Order: sequence, then C-alpha cells, then structure tokens
Amino acid sequence: MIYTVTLNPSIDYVIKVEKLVNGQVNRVNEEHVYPGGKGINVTRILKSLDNENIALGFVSGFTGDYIIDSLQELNLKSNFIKVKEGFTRINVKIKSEEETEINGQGPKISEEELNRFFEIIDRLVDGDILILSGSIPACLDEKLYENIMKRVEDRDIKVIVDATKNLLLNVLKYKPFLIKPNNHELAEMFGVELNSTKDVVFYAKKLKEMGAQNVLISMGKDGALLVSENGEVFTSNVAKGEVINSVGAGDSMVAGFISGYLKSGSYEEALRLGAASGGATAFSSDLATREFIDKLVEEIKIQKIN
Ligand SMILES: Nc1ncnc2c1ncn2[C@@H]1O[C@H](COP(=O)(O)OP(=O)(O)O)[C@@H](O)[C@H]1O
Ligand SMILES: O=P(O)(O)OC[C@H]1O[C@](O)(COP(=O)(O)O)[C@@H](O)[C@@H]1O
Repeated sequence: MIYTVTLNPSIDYVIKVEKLVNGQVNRVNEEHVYPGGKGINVTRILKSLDNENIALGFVSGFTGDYIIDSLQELNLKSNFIKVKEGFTRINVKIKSEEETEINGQGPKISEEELNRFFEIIDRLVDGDILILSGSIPACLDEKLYENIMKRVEDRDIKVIVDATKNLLLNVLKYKPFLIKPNNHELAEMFGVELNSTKDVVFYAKKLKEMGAQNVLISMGKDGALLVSENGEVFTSNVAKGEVINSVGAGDSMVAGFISGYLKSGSYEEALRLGAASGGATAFSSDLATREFIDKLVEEIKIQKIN
C-alpha cells in the first residue's frame, strides 16, 4: 500500500484579487476552497492515476472536519489522528499581479496523539511506500521525518521525502528512494546561485552522494531534471498552456513520478508522467484531472543528458 503523510494539512483558500493593496480593504474577484497540504495533494493525484493509497496525518477542529469530509467525497482513503487542541490551518493563496501565500500554523499535537500516529507507521509492511510531504508543524520535533525513517529502517519500505532545508538534508543518511526539491530550494540548501543545467546537475548529484537514491529537481516552467539511482541524468521539457494555479504542481509531479515508476519500472516514464501531472495542475484551477494529465503526457519529451 502507498501511504502519504501530511503532518499539517490545510484548507487552501485560493483567491483572485485584481490589484492587492496593503493596508486597504481588498475585494476578491474569484474564490475557491480545496483540501490541501502536500501529502493530501499527492494522495489526490495518485488516486486519479489509479494508485490506491491512504492519507495519514493530523486534523483538528471544524476545518479538520472539512478535510475528512472532502476526502470522503472524493472517495479517498485516510486514517488521520484527530487532535484536541486548535484547528487545522487555512492557507491563503492570493493570485494578483504576483502570487502571495500566507500559510497558517496548525493545531497543537500532544505526545499521546503523536504516539497514535507512530502506531500506524509501525504497522507498515515490506513493499509499502511512504511519502512524507511538506513542512513539520512548529509544535513537533523537527527531527520527526528522520525519526519516521529510522522507525521503518528495518522494513523494505520505499520512502519519498518532499521537504526543504535541514528537514531534507537530515533524512539523506537514511537513503530515501526519492527526494524532490525545486531549483530554488536546491540553491538555498547549498547557499549558491544556479546559473545553468550543469550547476543543477552538480548539486543534484551532491544530494545523491549524501544518500538520496533518486533526486528529482523541479524547475517550474523550465521543466525538471532527474539524477537516477544508477547515476543517469534525464531532463524533461514542459507542456504548453496557461498557468491558472500552480499550487500543488510539485505534489502532482511527485505523485505522477511514483505512479509512472510503479506502472513501468522506468525512470524515464516516471519523469514523463511526473512532468505531465505537474503541468496539468499548473494549468488548472484545482489539481489536475486524469484526462488532462493523459493529454499533456503526449507533449513531454525526456532527454538523457549523461
Ligand atoms: N508554468 C508551467 N508550465 C508547464 N509545466 C509546469 C509549470 N509549472 C510547473 N510545471 C510542471 O510541474 C513541475 C513542478 O512544478 P514546480 O513549480 O517546480 O514545483 P513546486 O510546486 O514544488 O515548486 C515542473 O517541474 C513542471 O514539470
Ligand atoms: O505547491 P506545492 O509545493 O506542491 O504545495 C502546495 C501545498 O503546500 C502548502 O502550501 C503547504 O505547504 P507546507 O506544508 O510546506 O506548509 C499547501 O497549502 C498546498 O496545498
């Protein structure tokens, strides 16, 4: 079974404001709410691509109820721990002349609630896939992803980590199957500027040397680059279209990549489906539909550059 983990889910409140002015009342022209958080986005796209999976994490309060109800409506399996104190956050995504995001804090998770989550992790078995996505709420130990990887180390479980900075760097020693920073996160992790594909390859390979088996670097409209477990380097172009809402493009890429890999065992196919899924989400108001992904996959060309 595939499990996604969203430690801090969100309701994504996506609004369009013609011209955002600080210090004034701004009125929205368009508004949408979606069940969000990186792992939940991965769950939704995996399911669209016919990969059964179970979403794990923590929810709380009336906003948490919305998350559970939405997942049920979408026919998605989940096993969230209900947290007593606080409420699941609401993340505001403002589309104006620029894109501005305000991400909330999330509920206060107790030790007992965290232990209940660990009990679920302890029931995973050989052959399962575990996808750890997004930030760790401030109330939890920032070593949590490391601790989860250590906990499953004795089993044959492929772990995927989509996180940034130290959260990501600290799990590399446990050899995650896949990591997917974007190019900005890659530059930030090494405190460098990336000026060419050669630079991206150099630092992606560094992450591989530090322990990641496969390193996927997403680069928004500039495509993506994969350093695979056997050291091959592939690049992907992007599909053509008009960006409507790029929230969740990275998560869609992770889901598409895993789905493509499970279906074909080929990293090229994985990258192709990942790129199509990311693009299809960027060109949609909500996350991508299966039909749209299938359409865009025809446009994706993978090149082996090394
Ligand atoms: N403007 C775009 N046009 C086409 N494809 C895109 C666009 N933005 C994102 N994608 C696709 O989605 C992938 C993930 O997007 P990216 O923005 O890099 O992720 P993240 O949300 O993690 O920053 C990209 O590598 C690309 O394949
Ligand atoms: O655009 P991405 O990186 O794929 O992820 C989008 C998701 O991440 C969030 O911005 C939350 O991110 P964090 O968990 O890192 O705070 C959600 O609001 C949104 O659904």
